[in-house]
Amino acid sequence: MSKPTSGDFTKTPGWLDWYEGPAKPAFQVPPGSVDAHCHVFGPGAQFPYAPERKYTPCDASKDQLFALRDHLGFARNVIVQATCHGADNRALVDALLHSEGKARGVATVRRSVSDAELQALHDAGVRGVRFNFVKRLVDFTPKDELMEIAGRIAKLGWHVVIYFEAVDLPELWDFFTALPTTVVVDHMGRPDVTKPIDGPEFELFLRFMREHGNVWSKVSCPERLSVSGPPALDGERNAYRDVVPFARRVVEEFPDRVLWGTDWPHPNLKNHMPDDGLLVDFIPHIAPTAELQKKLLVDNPMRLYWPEEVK
Ligand SMILES: O=C(O)c1cc(C(=O)O)oc(=O)c1
Repeated sequence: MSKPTSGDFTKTPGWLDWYEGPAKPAFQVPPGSVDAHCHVFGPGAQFPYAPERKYTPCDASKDQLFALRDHLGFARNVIVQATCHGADNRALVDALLHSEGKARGVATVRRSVSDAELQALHDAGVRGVRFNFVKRLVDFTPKDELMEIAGRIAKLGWHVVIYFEAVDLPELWDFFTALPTTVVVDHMGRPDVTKPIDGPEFELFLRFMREHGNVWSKVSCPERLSVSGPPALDGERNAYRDVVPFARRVVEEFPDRVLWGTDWPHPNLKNHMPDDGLLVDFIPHIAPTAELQKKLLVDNPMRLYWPEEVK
């Protein structure tokens, strides 16, 4: 893979580029596995970053993503629109169209999107929209606008992906539980893993899933959530131990509503960039049986993103 650039853009100071030359995972993912959370960035020279973005990344192209997919042993990707592209989904659509059917997408749209534009996104392989509530990443969008979008995309059979911090769940609860579609939570709702797993904050998240059968969770991003480490670097195959009990609890309690993704190219990490090969070795720690692994990596993402292939 070639060295990351950013076109004519200047990367955010302190930006960490994705890891070059990842290890071969020791854990072999089951055939047909889906990396259900990853992004493309630009390249900026071809697909400029959005004026309203909160960070400027290094480029991370579709070809680099597809090379990583093959290297890690995955069969497919779900590419999630990154906030640095705002509601300009061109880089995402370009990646989907060049994936030979091996990628589906989650877009970001505004209220002004036309039905024809939604249909074009659908034809390219988009199956969801992302609503982001993380304040360092996006400006506030009124909830009535989001609910209107949710109502429109529900008719296409799409779902809503939500990204928020654990402390904000109480305030967002009524909105989330009123959404008319399947709802997929990014990165387990970002629990504070220094708090007890059976404390009120994580319990609220579990209750959110328990009481609402339409809510799914990505058990991804231990590299963001971990405080103790050790990082997935230098051959470490037992990384981010403080995140394991949280993710494993979600996988074991809701085995049919969990997804896993690399989160490549890992935007906004501050203290290290994981080796994606070693990150894959996190999976058997949170999904310890072959049955749980197949649901997490194959059955669940296929049901959500390629339902026409699941009978
Ligand atoms: O925590 C983050 O910084 C982050 C950012 C984005 C994005 O900018 O889209 O996506 C993610 O999944 C995570």
